[in-house]
Amino acid sequence: MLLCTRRLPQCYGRSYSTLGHDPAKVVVNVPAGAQIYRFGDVGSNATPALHLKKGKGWQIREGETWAVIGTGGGSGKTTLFKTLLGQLRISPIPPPPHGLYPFLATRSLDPYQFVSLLSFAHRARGGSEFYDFSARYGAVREEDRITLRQTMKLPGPNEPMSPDDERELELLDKLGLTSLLDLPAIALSNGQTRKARIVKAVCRQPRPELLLMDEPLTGVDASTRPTLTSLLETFHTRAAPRLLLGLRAHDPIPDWVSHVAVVGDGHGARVQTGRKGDVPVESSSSTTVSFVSSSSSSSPDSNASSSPSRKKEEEAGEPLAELNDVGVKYGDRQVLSSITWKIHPGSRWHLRGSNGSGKTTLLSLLTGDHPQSYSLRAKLLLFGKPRYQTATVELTTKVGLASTDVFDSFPRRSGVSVEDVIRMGFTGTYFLQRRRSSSGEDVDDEARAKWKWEDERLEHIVSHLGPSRWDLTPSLVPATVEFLKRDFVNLPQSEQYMVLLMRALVGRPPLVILDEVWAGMSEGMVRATKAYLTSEEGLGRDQAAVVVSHLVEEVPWGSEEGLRMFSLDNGEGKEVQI
Ligand SMILES: Nc1ncnc2c1ncn2[C@@H]1O[C@H](COP(=O)(O)OP(=O)(O)OP(=O)(O)O)[C@@H](O)[C@H]1O
Repeated sequence: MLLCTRRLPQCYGRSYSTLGHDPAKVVVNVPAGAQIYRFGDVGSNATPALHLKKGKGWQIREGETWAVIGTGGGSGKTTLFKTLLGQLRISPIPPPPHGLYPFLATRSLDPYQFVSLLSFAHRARGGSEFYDFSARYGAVREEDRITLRQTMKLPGPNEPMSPDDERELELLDKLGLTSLLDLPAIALSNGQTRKARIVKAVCRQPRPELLLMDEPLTGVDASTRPTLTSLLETFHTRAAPRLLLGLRAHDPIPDWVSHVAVVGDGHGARVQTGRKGDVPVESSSSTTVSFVSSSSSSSPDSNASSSPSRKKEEEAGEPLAELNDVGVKYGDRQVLSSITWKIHPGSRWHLRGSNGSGKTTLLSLLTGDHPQSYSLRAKLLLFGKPRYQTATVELTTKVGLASTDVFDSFPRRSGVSVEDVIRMGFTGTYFLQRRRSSSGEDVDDEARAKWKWEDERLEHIVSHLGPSRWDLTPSLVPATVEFLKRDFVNLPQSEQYMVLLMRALVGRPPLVILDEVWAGMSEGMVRATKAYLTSEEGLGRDQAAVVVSHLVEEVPWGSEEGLRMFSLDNGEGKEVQI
């Protein structure tokens, strides 16, 4: 047990001054020059997963506020968090008797119980099988019926409440979740779920003494961000619980963060620690952190013209999707009302709205996933036809979808390669339809031409959105062939997001829907995606795109490129001027 916090008899009598200060005031103590290894990686040839600078240690002291910033795809940040959870080996070991967590050791508290991680990384819902996320659009399964109140272990409305329950309810109220307490937890939107999980993590009993919180603000709407940020600050200053935040290189660092640990990516990456402002926060390619302006076409690949006639061009084609006075209701809960919207070929839409305003529900009508899309008949036309007249596979082929829901529910099976996952995009399915004959003998010309096109598209998409475009340090860029062979399940989360984006785009579908795909990506990946989507070869004039993001900077286009905005407010939607 490396965390080494219990006082060992042989350590008794050793002075607390081994660290040069009161150990009760040291939260984390990683020894100077520490190297971090995966268990099993031993011997002189083993490469550390991470390392500190020679002669430099990492101490977090009581009263300081730290953020761990991942500058690559984010796998370095995850590795550092895992290290703090005791899942990797630190060499040399944090010195006994106080070990990695002196503040816990002086109170004989077990770090396995009092240090925890709140991460929004993929949590398998259906194991290696596809979990049908459309279950949350109404027909909730019996096993999913558990309410938010039950998940939070809160008493019923007329039952007595403890002070802890009251605190929890107060936090839920501040984050606008009280009215959702008696809904099935699965019905909550992504942002609502995130907020509920944050409240649950800080109110858990026994309360953690140190909570590692990875990217708590991602996916949270702009209007709740200040409330959530100030709540996080209050938790930390009251040590209820102390927080260690995980951020991406391009996330804004809250004012109250005093120190940063900047982690690179890949095996052997360096951890640089110090006061905020003293440690440069740079992506692996050493470029400074900057977004390509949403209204600029400065990406090298960009051919997108700022032609004023662009809007006219769009209106020329028949709408790909058409909603006329559409409403969606669950029981007496009206989630969407009177939505009228036409999406034409070539149009670029930013769909925006606060958490729970109905964005995902609206998109599920466009994809035909929503059960109520069948009964809308002529009020919802997809590619000119009502939903019930269209085969599902026709829609999954014509609508390229990448979203948090797809990410969360995508089956993770070993043996399914990156190439397999991207190729699934040709039909938008979750399994790969193997080609009938690899020799090509009993195959007609049409099928052969289709295969050729698919192979070319695969190559095209990987060369434009693959690792060579992510601003990785050159030594970390795998060869394309090797990347395509990798098991999808073993990729870091940010790379899985990229592969699912490639799956959505590979078939050149007429309608592309990207719902918060940037949330899980590194800065280099966001940049590559923007460069590609703003280029003519990335997204053609015959294709339409709808993107959802809480950050305007993440939207690839500006009004000059014909971007239009559809805004949802409490289920009511309309086009607004940018
Ligand atoms: N089965 C259901 N029963 C009742 N309400 C539901 C159900 N499913 C969804 N809702 C509610 O519908 C609203 C819209 O959810 P939706 O997921 O569309 O929001 P969103 O705009 O995508 O939010 P976010 O930005 O957090 O992803 C939410 O308030 C949600 O709680």
